[in-house]
This record gives sequence, structure tokens and C-alpha cells, in this order.
Amino acid sequence: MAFTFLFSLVQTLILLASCLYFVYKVVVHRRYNLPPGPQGWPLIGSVLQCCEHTYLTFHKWSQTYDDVFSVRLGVQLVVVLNSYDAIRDAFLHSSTKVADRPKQWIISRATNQKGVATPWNDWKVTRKHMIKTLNEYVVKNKGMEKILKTECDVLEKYISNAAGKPIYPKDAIYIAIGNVFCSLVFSKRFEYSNDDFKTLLAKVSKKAASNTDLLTFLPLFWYIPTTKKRLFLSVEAEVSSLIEAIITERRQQLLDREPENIIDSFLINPGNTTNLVEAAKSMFMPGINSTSSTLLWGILYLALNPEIQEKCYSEIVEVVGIEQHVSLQNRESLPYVEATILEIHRCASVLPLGVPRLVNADININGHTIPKGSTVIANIWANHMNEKKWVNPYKFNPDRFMVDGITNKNHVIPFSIGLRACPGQDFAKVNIFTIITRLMQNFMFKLPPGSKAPSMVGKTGEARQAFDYDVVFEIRHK
Ligand code: HEM
Repeated sequence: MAFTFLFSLVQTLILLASCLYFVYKVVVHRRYNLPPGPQGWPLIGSVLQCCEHTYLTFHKWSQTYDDVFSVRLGVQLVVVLNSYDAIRDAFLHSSTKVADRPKQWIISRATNQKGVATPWNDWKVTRKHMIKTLNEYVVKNKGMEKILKTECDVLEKYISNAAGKPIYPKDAIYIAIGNVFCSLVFSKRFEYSNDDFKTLLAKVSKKAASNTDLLTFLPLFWYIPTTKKRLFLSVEAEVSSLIEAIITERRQQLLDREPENIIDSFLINPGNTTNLVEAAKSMFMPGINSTSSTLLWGILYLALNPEIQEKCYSEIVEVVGIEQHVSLQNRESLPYVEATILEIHRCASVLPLGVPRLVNADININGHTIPKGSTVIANIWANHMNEKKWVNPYKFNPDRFMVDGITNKNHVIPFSIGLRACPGQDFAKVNIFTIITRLMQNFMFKLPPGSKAPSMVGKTGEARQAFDYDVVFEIRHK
């Protein structure tokens, strides 16, 4: 009896929710002239179709619907921009109306409502200070080149010791980038033999490759004890406690010394001290993950394309020789290397869907109104793989940028554009250029004989990573 009553109640509720959803869709679509998009289910929308490679699902939908389509994920209205023009119209032409972040439950949990990539508190102050200090240390080179040289020397030695034998490059690249980051931000580096640091970086990488769309758009999932949620919380907590310990140490040392790194600069600026752990964390995780993932895609693409590696090597030898290391000043004299790095960014698209934005006032894109309160996502992947823009987009081909100098360069936007574009882009560019050129100058990289190339789909969560692979580095000059 009780069961029949419960069953009827659930049926009635589902029917009611469906009717409300239908009415809502008709009213909202008519009133706002929303972009077209998939139907989805009441309450959950289309979220179940977004549990793995969401960017690929969005790319497919953009071919069915339009460059700009709308989709409901949970109860959230999401508008996805799939071409450079649509992203530019929203993020540059309506920049101030699309400069917020949505208040997502999962981000709130991860950041304690502090830090940069959030809509809360003083993200603006922290972002401004982050850009200012990164500019000072990276662009004006307050120590950056020296830090990179140390890490490249250690990386080169590590690889040379294993030369000729297959190695798993992921650990070494993550430690190298982790160390550049920790040296610049905290004046601290870790040995390759430090298992705690290695394990933490492996977890950071695993978390980034884990899709959290269900947790983001269906907050009820938060109350189910899944391994995803456990991983998410444990990585956040471990990174916070590592950073907290280092900051405490720096705070004490700063008493009798001049500021010598980014955290010191934050510490002497009283306006920022409360958000310090979150500020450092919002650089640590996206910074290390995205930069290392780009480098790992780069090594893989180059190993699969030896003729491109040879062209880069010849250019490096011609411009810099083999005795001297490539320095940042050489960038402009190495156009083919620059084109190759641009092509790595285009093909890797390590943040394929960027970071969601919130619309804070109605905007108009491609003749459609995007209402205040919607979430907007830039599908960087769809832009980078747009067949109308790129000839044979899935082919790794740096030559596409070599006609008349560098063509279409501005349409490669791995760091996104506009007021919330990546504040760490100079840091990432300097690291990627220095490490990839140093590796190409000294080694030829190949997949181990007889091994199969990994699928280029890779793993995705918030970041897109290459599947694990081994590589052989052969020394060029003995
Ligand atoms: C290849 C490396 C990197 C890529 C491809 C990348 C890409 C991106 C993208 C697409 C966004 C979203 C921007 C938007 O909403 O328009 C972003 C945001 C962000 N990135 Fe990066 N990033 C990289 C490296 C870094 C580094 C090295 C740092 C730190 C030093 C960093 C820190 C951040 C932060 C804090 C945000 C949030 C900014 C905000 O909300 O205002 N990223 N990044």
C-alpha cells in the first residue's frame, strides 16, 4: 500500500517537473531567442552526455546545431561558443559582461571561496597582484632565466643518464615544471628522488584528468562518497597543507631578509595576506598541470613526427649552435620552432573548454540573446579543430603557420582571451619554449622500437592530457 502510494507520488512529481520544464523551455527560448541546442531531461538536462570527453560532445553538437548553442546541464543554462569569432564577440566585445565566474558548488569547496579563479571576495585584487608579481619575476626576468637554467640542467642530466633506454617522461617533466614553479613562487625545489613530491604531483595530474561535470552540475552527487570526490578533496587538502607549511616558513624568514620570490611579494603587501594559500594554490595546480601537459603532448607529437623535429633542430643549430643554450632572446630568430610550439598548443588544447564564465548582463551573440545568469563556455578545442579555419586540422603541421610569416596566429587561443584570460600565460610560454628547445637541441626523441603510439584522444577532466607513454631520448652530441 505504502509502496503504491510512494510510486504514484514519484510518478506525479516527475510528470510535474517535466511539464514545468517544458513550459520553462518554451517561455525562456521565446523570450530570449536562445541559441538552439539539445533537448535534455527535466532537472538533469544533458549532463549525462557530458561525463567523459565533454569537449568532444560539445564539438559534435556544434556541428549539429550552430557555432553557438545552448544546453542545460543540471538546472544551469550553459551557452557554448565554438568558433574564434563567437569567443571574440563575447570575451572581447562584451568583455565586462562576461568577466565573472559562476558560483559553482565544487569550486566553492575547492577554494574556500577565495583565490583567483573564483567569483568570490577579492579575486580582482589577488589577480592584479598575481599578474604584477609574475610580470616582475617572469617578463622582467627577476630570476626566471636562472631558475630555468638550473631545472633544465638537472632534467638534461636525468635524461642523459637514461639515454638510449625507454623512460616515462611524465614524472621528470612534472618535477621540472613543479620545481620551476616552487623556485619562483617560494624559493624552494625538490629532488627527483623525493617520493612525497612525486606522489603529490601524480595526484594533481590525476585530479585534473578526472571529469567532475556530474559533481559540478548535479550538486546532489556531492553527497555520494565516490572515489572522484575523495580524490578531489584529498588533493585540495594536500596541496593546501604543503603551501601553508612553506608560507609559514617564508613568513619567518622574511623577518630578516629582502623579498626574493612571489610569495614574499604577496607577504609584504598587507592587502593580500588572507588569501595567500588560495592565491598560491590557484597558481600551483593549473600552472603545473597545464604547462606539463602541454610539454608532454609536445614531446609525443615530435616523437611521432621526426621530420619536424629535424627542421627545428637544424634551425636551432643554425641560429644558436650546439655549445650555447637557447635563451629567451633567441625566440624571434627561431620562427619554425615558434610555429611548432603554436601547433603544439593548437593540437593539445590542454584546457579544451577553458574555465566557465558567468554572464552578468544580457548579451547578443550571432543574433541570439544570452541572458544574464547563464554560464558561458569557450570551446577552445572546437575553435582549434574548426575545419572552416584550418586545413586538415587534425594533422600536426607547423608549416601551416609559416606562409607569409605567422598566419592565423591570433586564432590559436590556448590561454583564452579577454578580461579573465590566463594570468600565467607568460610564465607558461617561457617554460615551454626553454624546455622544449633545450630538449630538441640535445636529444632526438623517438617512441621505443616496436611500441604502438598511444591514442591521441588522451584523458580529459578539466585538463586534456596525453595517455601515458614511454620515450627514448638519443643524445645528439657525445
Ligand atoms: C600551457 C599552460 C596554460 C594554459 C593552456 C592555460 C589556460 C588557461 C585558460 C584557458 C584559462 C581560462 C581563462 C578564461 O576564462 O578566459 C586559464 C585561467 C587561469 N590560469 Fe592558466 N593556463 C596555463 C598555465 C597557467 C599558469 C602557469 C598559471 C599560474 C602561474 C595559470 C593560472 C591560471 C589562473 C589563476 C586562472 C584563472 C584566472 C581568473 O579566473 O581570473 N595558468 N588558464
